[in-house]
Amino acid sequence: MDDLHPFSTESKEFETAGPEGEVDAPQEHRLAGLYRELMRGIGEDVRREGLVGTPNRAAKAFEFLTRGYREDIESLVNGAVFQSTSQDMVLVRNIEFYSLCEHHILPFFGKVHVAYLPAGKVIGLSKIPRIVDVFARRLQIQENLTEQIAQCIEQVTLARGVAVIVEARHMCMLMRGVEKQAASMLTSSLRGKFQQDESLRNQLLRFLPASAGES
Ligand SMILES: Nc1nc2c(ncn2[C@@H]2O[C@H](COP(=O)(O)OP(=O)(O)OP(=O)(O)O)[C@@H](O)[C@H]2O)c(=O)[nH]1
Ligand SMILES: [Zn+2]
Repeated sequence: MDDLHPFSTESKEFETAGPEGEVDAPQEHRLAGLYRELMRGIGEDVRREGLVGTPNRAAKAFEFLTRGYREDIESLVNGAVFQSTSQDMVLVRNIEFYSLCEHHILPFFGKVHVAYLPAGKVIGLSKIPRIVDVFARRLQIQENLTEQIAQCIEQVTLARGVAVIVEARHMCMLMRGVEKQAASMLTSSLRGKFQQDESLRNQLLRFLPASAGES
């Protein structure tokens, strides 16, 4: 049998029986053919048993890892911004994230700490990790991820100040390239009061886990 065309949908594994028992055309993910071509490119036999389902599986995984492109902040926040008289710092620490570096399409992952100073409104707690994921689940660099999270929290809460700290390890530095296993990267984005007020920054530092920078 000839090799399957990269965009072919001929894999038996994805055939499904319809209501009257007829066999539907197999439903492959729109990116599956590209993965098949990639595997051929490294000299793999894309028809061998272990790999038959891989292009579709990998395509679905990649779609999941990049789902941030298809998410919308407004519907994700879903109006969960509540009136509050609280003026003091709110800090959500240790939000784990997984992203893909835009240079190598390899994972980088770690923790995000988000602080803000409410100005009459607080955001639903779960919405902060959701916002982190919208920007993490894309091709990214850590600096832009940090900045985008801070900007979004500021826009949604209209807070007097926002601080976002990201500590992460990059697989492109661990498993290839310079191969530095212990190196991690710390990035920050300080907005409003966090930029202006040193005592507030010091307070934030005291609240952050001692491990900051050692994800
Ligand atoms: N600033 C920043 N750099 C990143 C990030 N992720 C990956 N990089 C870097 O992007 C750079 C790409 O450099 P290139 O020289 O074009 O690519 P390369 O030859 O694969 O580089 P090496 O990783 O040094 O082997 C590397 O220095 C990576 O470490 C990130 O989130 N932020
Ligand atoms: Zn990289």
